[in-house]
Amino acid sequence: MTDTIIRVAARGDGVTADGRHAAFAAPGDILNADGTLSHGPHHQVPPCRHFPTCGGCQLQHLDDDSYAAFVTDRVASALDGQGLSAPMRVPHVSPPNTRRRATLHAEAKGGRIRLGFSEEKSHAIVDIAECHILRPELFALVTPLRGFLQRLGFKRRCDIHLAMADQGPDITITGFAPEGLDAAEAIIAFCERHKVARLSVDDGMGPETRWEPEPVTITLGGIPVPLPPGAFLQATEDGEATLVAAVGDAVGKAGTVADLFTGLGTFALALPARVYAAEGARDALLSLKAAANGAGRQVFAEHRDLYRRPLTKPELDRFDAIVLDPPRAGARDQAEALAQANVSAIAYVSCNPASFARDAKMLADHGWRIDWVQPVGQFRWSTHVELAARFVR
Ligand SMILES: C[S@@+](CC[C@H](N)C(=O)[O-])C[C@H]1O[C@@H](n2cnc3c(N)ncnc32)[C@H](O)[C@@H]1O
Repeated sequence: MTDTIIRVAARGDGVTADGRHAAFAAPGDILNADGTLSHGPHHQVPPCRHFPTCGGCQLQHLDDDSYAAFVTDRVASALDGQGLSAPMRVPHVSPPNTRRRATLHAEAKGGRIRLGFSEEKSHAIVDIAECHILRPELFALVTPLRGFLQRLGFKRRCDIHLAMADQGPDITITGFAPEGLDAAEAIIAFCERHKVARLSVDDGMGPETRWEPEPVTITLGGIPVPLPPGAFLQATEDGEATLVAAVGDAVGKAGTVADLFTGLGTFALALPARVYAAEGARDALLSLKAAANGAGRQVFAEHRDLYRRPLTKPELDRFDAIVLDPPRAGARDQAEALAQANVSAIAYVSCNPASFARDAKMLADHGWRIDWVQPVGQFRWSTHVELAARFVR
């Protein structure tokens, strides 16, 4: 018996019409009776030599059309699981080599430094020799970083967080904090040579910046915002632009907007409105405050834990529209208050279709309707899918 793969499930397996799963299968592939696959028109040759070992990309065997369809299907299936459906916009998928933030893992093994992403469902590190997702400026640091860690006498495991700031690469090393004059000289030499904008180390006491010749910023909504080491950034610039455009479209001409889980103000600074911005990370909030004040923008920023103290209905009712962009867990309590609120539109940005669908159900049960969903694949070739959605009544 043979069977055709009709879709790709949330975890990346191909699935046949009768529910059989096959790893590394694309829609249109044939699953033969002996369990082997015959490739169909949507199977592509994975571009990276580290596929499928490297856990960074699980879906490089899908061509662009079927990967884009997967991104949309992830959101539609999560909604379907809650008995909901919504008009889907054309998905945005970030092109290769556009990822501007990523965490690599490093370990010293057999006198060598291994540096790369983890293997799928494992702590083993893939010592990357190529990468088709990282921005070239960030990938260019990988080989020099191995030599740098060796030079510093690195002997354990650590994480290396890379981000692309306005001034160039921003590196935060967690789990290793080299000391002494030798280390200081090595850091300066490395950063000067590779045009690093900032290097911070964090051995458990918070990030300590060892190199930052000029203050590091990230431009959001046209305004340079001081970038705290390790702060949240949308994963790609084009993904951020897509989400910002969708949020702008969702809130329309709203004069007063609340931006909840605002981070550094990705949406707050892009909206032409008076914005109340709430965020739980104090360093991010202070950065946004300084940037907005400096630019004369009407952003009122509040340090607030929105899980413990979600905005109440009377607070929400003061706004024309609400933007929310919670972490992966979603925003159950905030959605509960929002469900009752008297605002004209809600822009819900999510990095987890499952928690989004759960919160959407709560809103739908109180008369809200999903006007549209914009699926976004910023983590190209991974199963990690994002979205922006507009809710109206
Ligand atoms: C997905 S990020 C979105 C950030 C921002 N909207 C953006 O696009 O850059 C989620 C944000 O929620 C913040 N956060 C996490 N838990 C929180 C809490 N309990 N209360 C308020 N903010 C929280 C994080 O610090 C992070 O900035």
